[in-house]
Amino acid sequence: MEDVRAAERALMARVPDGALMQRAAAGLAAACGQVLGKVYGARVALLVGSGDNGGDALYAGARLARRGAGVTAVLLAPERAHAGGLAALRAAGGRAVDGSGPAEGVGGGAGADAALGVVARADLVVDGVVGIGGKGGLRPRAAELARAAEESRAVVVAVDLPSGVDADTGEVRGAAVRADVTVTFGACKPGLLVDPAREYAGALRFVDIGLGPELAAYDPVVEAFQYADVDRLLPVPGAESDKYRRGVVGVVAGSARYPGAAVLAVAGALRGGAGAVRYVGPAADAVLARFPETLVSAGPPARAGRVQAWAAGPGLGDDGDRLRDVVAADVPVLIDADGLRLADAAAVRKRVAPTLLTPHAGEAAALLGTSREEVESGRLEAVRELAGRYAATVLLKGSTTVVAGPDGTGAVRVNPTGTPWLATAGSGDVLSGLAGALLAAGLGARDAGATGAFLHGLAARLAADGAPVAAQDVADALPAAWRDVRRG
Ligand SMILES: NC(=O)C1=CN([C@@H]2O[C@H](COP(=O)(O)OP(=O)(O)OC[C@H]3O[C@@H](n4cnc5c(N)ncnc54)[C@H](O)[C@@H]3O)[C@@H](O)[C@H]2O)[C@@H](O)CC1
Ligand SMILES: [K+]
Repeated sequence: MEDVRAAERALMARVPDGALMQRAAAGLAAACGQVLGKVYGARVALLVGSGDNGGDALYAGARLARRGAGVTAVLLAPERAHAGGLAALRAAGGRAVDGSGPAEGVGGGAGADAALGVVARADLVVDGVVGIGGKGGLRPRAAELARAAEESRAVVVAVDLPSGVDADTGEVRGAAVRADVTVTFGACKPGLLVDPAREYAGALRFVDIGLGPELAAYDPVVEAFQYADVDRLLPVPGAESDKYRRGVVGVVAGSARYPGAAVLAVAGALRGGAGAVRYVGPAADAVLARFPETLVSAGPPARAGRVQAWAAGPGLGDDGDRLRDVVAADVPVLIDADGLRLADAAAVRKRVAPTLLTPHAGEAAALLGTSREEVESGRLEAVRELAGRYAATVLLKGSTTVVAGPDGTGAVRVNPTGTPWLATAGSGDVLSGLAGALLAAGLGARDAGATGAFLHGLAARLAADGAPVAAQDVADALPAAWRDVRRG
């Protein structure tokens, strides 16, 4: 968050005192009004911490009070609450209660604890406990109030970010507010795009407080592809193209035991925009039965004929020889699934042509020597760490798929199209073939990974449409996903 803070400092030096907070509060109040539908008569509880995040909540509360809402601020640290914001709230007819703990000398329970009662009766709870100045999870009292908000029937709107989540990494190490809506100011915080924090943030609303020009001086830490970004990268054949110029992708996947992985990887590759797909391995009969357009060969990859990229690993079993051939090739290579276990890290690091590794959290954990939970709770850190170790581009699959480039510089790409329906056997094999074909068509490894993940997620959404999908359905929906992107 250092870049956002620095941009804020630069902008604050140029605008009148308090102007940014007023912009933030105006946007926040407008979002709260939309969530409520009817502001007049609504009961609003503000959870107010000791920093400017609480100040935003108080000024927004004042605006809502002026529109006829009954607004009560629950002050977690009454003596350190934002003075100007508190005065504005009171002047607008709002009130404040000491929320630092249950009232002295009275027994527990919501009835005796005025602050818990305010939250329990609210239609809207505004979380202004901490923003980008927060460190670690919520402290016990804030956690108690956050739980009360979650259990109440109130809509929860987080100010800037849900208090307790890490704005830089998306980690949630302790208790945190679960918001229905997060109203974020100036710049979308990287953590809000990445699970687990993304789950806590609910729907994201962005309020422009004029940071754009100041932020332009900084490289983003995280970026999310939009339709237009993908559209620009899709390999579309020109009049001069033939199948070789469009690129040939070689698929090294499947075994006698797992022929299905080969079929699914080829299914993805055929829809990835390459001119031809060459399959190398023992599942050629199964592949040809489903896709007669595939070029097959039974020998080692090194003697299979020219390809512009390899996609290797799904269902490979313990066939280390075929994988070694691929790692030694001088064209871009994608390594997935069994291939990740078989690949020699030193050999991968030595490669000159681009390498794209596509582990899921379990595979990434095995490569990093840590637990799956650790990877899932800190995806950005895990993907950067793996990319550094292998000097390769890494696409970490999961509830939020992220792609990091080999040198640790450049933004991590976060895929916005994922869907839980993709958590189905074989869907990763389809992605391997698809991203491999994009490499063969000439995309760089980071672009091939991000474009592949985008199309794959979109295809799953289109295929699922609210019902379970099989991996083959995802492959079949890829052309529809392409058309969707090309139409914008
Ligand atoms: N700086 C700016 O230009 C603007 C900042 N704005 C708001 O200001 C926020 C940042 O404000 P601050 O820097 O004052 O910091 P915060 O309000 O995010 O929180 C810092 C305060 O919380 C305490 N704290 C830290 N971790 C805690 C924890 N786990 N539990 C309880 N208390 C904890 C600290 O002691 C400190 O007093 C932004 O997120 C945004 O909401 C907006 O008003 C827009 C303009
Ligand atoms: K907050």
